[in-house]
Amino acid sequence: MPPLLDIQGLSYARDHRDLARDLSFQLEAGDILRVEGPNGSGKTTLLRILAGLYTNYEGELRYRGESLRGRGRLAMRSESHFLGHQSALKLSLTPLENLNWLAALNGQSVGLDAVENALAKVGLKGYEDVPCRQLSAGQQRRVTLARLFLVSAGLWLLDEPFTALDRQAVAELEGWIGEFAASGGAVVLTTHHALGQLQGLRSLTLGGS
Ligand SMILES: Nc1ncnc2c1ncn2[C@@H]1O[C@H](COP(=O)(O)OP(=O)(O)OP(=O)(O)O)[C@@H](O)[C@H]1O
Repeated sequence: MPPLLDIQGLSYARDHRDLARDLSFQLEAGDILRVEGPNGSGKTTLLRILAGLYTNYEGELRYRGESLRGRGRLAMRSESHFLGHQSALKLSLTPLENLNWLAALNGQSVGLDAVENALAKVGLKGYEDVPCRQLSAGQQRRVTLARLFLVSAGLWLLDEPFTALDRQAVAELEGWIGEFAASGGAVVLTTHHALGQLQGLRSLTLGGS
């Protein structure tokens, strides 16, 4: 069986600045890869490459053995969640409407119960119908995180997922990441936050530090 993600000889630059040269790594079910590095070292860019959102790179990237420049990209996008640095929420919509809208964007149809359960899981019971612009930054982040529980996926690509979360939510999210990996999911995340002991955790450092 080919690895879930197989990255060979990945190089990419921005504004004529090399960010990564000849990077190779593999990701299997159960793995958690933490991408580290200073500001501007290319962590978000790497996640966007893996998510198929940025294609200006060199190297051979495969998802389940299929090139990310071809069929692998489609398979990967339908079997993964990418949570970007910046929230994809529409602030005029409620959490419920946002989650329905985001699921529909990905061609997924979800029931009301599933949306309510996902919001309850991230601590937003009672806030389902409040316009997102009236929610705090951490609550908005939680709405975004609820997507992880709305539609199941095999791979989570999380860019700075701990931003704006309070201590309890940080601990919960660490727990969810650990549980997801233990149940056979794979995670790539960027964070400046020190992670606790998680089974399957390893690090990739960008920026030569
Ligand atoms: N849309 C863009 N157009 C041009 N250059 C960009 C763009 N986005 C990022 N860059 C540049 O690419 C480099 C890497 O940015 P990236 O966001 O990947 O870094 P990062 O490691 O995630 O940083 P941070 O820790 O600050 O989030 C930076 O020098 C940045 O200026």
